[in-house]
Amino acid sequence: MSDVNKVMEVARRTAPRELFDHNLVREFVCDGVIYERRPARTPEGEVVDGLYNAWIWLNNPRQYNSYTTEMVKGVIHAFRRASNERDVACVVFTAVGDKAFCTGGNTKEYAEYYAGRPQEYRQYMRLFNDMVTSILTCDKPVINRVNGMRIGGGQEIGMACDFTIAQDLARFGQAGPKHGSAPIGGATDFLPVMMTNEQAMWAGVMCEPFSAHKAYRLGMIIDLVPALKVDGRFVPNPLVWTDRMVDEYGRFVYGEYKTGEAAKEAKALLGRGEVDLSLLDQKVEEYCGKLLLTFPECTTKTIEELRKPKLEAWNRNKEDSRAWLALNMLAEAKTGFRAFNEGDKEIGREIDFVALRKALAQGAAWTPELTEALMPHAGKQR
Ligand SMILES: CC(C)(COP(=O)(O)OP(=O)(O)OC[C@H]1O[C@@H](n2cnc3c(N)ncnc32)[C@H](O)[C@@H]1OP(=O)(O)O)[C@@H](O)C(=O)NCCC(=O)NCCSC(=O)C1=CCCCC1=O
Repeated sequence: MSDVNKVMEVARRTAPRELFDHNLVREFVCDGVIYERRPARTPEGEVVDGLYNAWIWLNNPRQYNSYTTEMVKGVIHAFRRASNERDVACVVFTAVGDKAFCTGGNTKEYAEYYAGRPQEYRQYMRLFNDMVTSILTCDKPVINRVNGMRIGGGQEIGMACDFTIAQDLARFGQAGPKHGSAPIGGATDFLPVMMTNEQAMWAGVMCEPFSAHKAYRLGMIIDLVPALKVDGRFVPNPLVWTDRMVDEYGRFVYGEYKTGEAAKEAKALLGRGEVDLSLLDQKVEEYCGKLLLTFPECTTKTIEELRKPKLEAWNRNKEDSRAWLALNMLAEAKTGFRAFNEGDKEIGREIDFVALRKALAQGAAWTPELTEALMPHAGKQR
């Protein structure tokens, strides 16, 4: 072991009298994003005096931790702060509660403010792009602690992180083409880097949610832990197959959702249990502890290099994506996000895709009447 006192004595003698502040703004206050400095720990769990990990929390659980415009600003500031704080070793990006890490952009804002206002959405997309870039260029390793579902833009900011550790009830997936958007806030750049192109194609287009175990099987997350406690014992997510890799025909079943009787039984078990994220926290601390025991600059350089496939794709496309998404607020996004916002479980939250395709096949124009007629509540008494 080194002589810690001697090391600190060198630090005292060589450190400048006053350290410069490299932040653009001293403090940014936003209720929707919490910045927490948690004492760093060794892999054995011992607290390390004077070193921290920055835990950045999305705090909008009522709306599944979707990010509002203010929250996007908050995330950018938080990542810049974590980069600049000299005593911060790792960043943990997570969210409040056990339902959702993040389900993307706030559909209420999208439907009630941005719909029909491409110039406003263009400005929003500058912030969104900066948020993704702030994660991909963070000077510290970033762990995404997936406390619950990671959907749409939530999946995009999650995939921008360097590592993902999930509680195994979490669902992953895109939302775009079902809700009037294209998943070009990072998903089309990152998915093909993190799984095969064929799987990325299906995930990006179809928006079918997939399980944490499937994400683990595909190699897009580094670890997962059980979160369901039944009769005091942790059990793996009962909704998916975890005890075998393939079915009798050799097709993958590990991580696929159960159907029929098996699904019914699984739901009953789920109903008897309670969600406990203590193993998730333990696992995240363990990974932070391992990362602590490395040379900081060598680790940063390694991460910067390994981020390049994601970052290069992102940089190549992000400005075009911004322009396209802004104009799309005049047509499909305006309609799709309004449908989600104005619909509900009973009448549905998606438009009638067949009716739209039939109308477009006849050369219909995107008039306000077309949008109204496509709403799930159109023609229904409210
Ligand atoms: C599939 C869902 C994520 C979860 O479905 P379910 O479990 O059935 O829960 P819900 O009843 O739908 O939701 C619970 C309440 O949370 C509200 N909620 C959920 N997501 C959002 C959101 N993103 N914004 C605002 N509020 C949200 C929901 O309304 C419910 O509250 P209520 O009061 O109504 O009971 C499902 O919720 C879902 O599909 N959510 C929307 C996902 C989505 O479309 N996200 C936006 C994708 S687009 C995006 O993120 C983009 C990023 C940048 C680039 C451009 C872009 O499009």
